[in-house]
Amino acid sequence: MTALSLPHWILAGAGNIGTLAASHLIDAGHGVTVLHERLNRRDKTLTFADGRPPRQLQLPCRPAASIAQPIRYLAVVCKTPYTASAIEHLPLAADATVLRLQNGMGSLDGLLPNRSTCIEAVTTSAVKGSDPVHDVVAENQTWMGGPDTPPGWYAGLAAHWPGLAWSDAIRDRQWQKLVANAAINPLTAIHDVANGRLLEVRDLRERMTAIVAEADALLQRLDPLWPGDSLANVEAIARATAGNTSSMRADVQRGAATEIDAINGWLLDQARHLGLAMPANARVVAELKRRADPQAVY
Ligand SMILES: NC(=O)C1=CN([C@@H]2O[C@H](COP(=O)(O)OP(=O)(O)OC[C@H]3O[C@@H](n4cnc5c(N)ncnc54)[C@H](OP(=O)(O)O)[C@@H]3O)[C@@H](O)[C@H]2O)C=CC1
Ligand SMILES: CC(C)(CO)C(=O)C(=O)O
Repeated sequence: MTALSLPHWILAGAGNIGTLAASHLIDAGHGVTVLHERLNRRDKTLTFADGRPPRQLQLPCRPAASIAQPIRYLAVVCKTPYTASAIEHLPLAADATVLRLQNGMGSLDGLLPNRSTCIEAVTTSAVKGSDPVHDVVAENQTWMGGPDTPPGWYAGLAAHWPGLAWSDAIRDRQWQKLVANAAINPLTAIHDVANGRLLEVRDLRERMTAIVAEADALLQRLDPLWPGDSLANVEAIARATAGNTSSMRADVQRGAATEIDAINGWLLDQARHLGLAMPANARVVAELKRRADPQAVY
């Protein structure tokens, strides 16, 4: 593939992970324009805990309404509650390629043209901070997948994106991350504790175990080949990130919308269709929403 035919991405979400993704796309020769209603340009700094020197980026921006040409490449890297408002009025080409790099499931359901191709990305990297400085705490593995074969530009991108791999089982990667997020994120947010406390406090550990067991039972109903033994992996993640503030706890602390609907909410939607009860998951959704809005009735 020649440089001239490399994608130019419209990026919905130049925050922590979106800015890191933009830097790798640009290094691989892709174009990146950020969706922004007011700014013409976003000046960003990425810092790296692994010793790489800081990286300055100047990302051009455009408001959605100014884009007249059909968008052929869209990268969705905003938090899930903002997905619909970010992309619903965009002129997406009928055969657009959409790269979704978000936690949770289902945020693009019903929003994409039928003939579009969705590439799902799952990352175990961690980026913190806030505009304009984004701190890459750890750049670990990132998997992309969805289509049967990687697109022509993928190999060139992988050469510039540390830890990027193509996965023929991206849904399993998503589900593994989903179960961990379903157990760790709401409990740490509701109780305002670091991830490791879920292993130390008996009641929290029991609730984490129950959430994981329900999620595994549901996922096994959706796919009988799902191994259904996620607890060890979830505990390992809680241990490896023991001192960390989960993303949902951070969202609650700063009064921002959480991704609960795309995580436990997605699980509960699937369960409802199957007539399955998931009381431990329903409980954290209700408690989390009550914490965010104490007046609301759920
Ligand atoms: N950060 C991390 O380490 C990881 C994050 N993820 C997932 O990646 C996704 C993104 O997370 P993260 O980068 O941390 O989030 P951030 O909050 O850092 O960034 C989100 C970005 O989306 C932008 N945005 C919000 N609404 C819109 C909109 N309507 N149109 C265009 N842009 C919009 C925000 O703009 P503005 O700057 O103007 O507010 C912000 O730049 C989430 O699903 C998260 O769970 C997954 C693994 C790790
Ligand atoms: C793995 C975990 C729970 C790490 O904190 C995470 O992905 C998050 O906080 O969203």
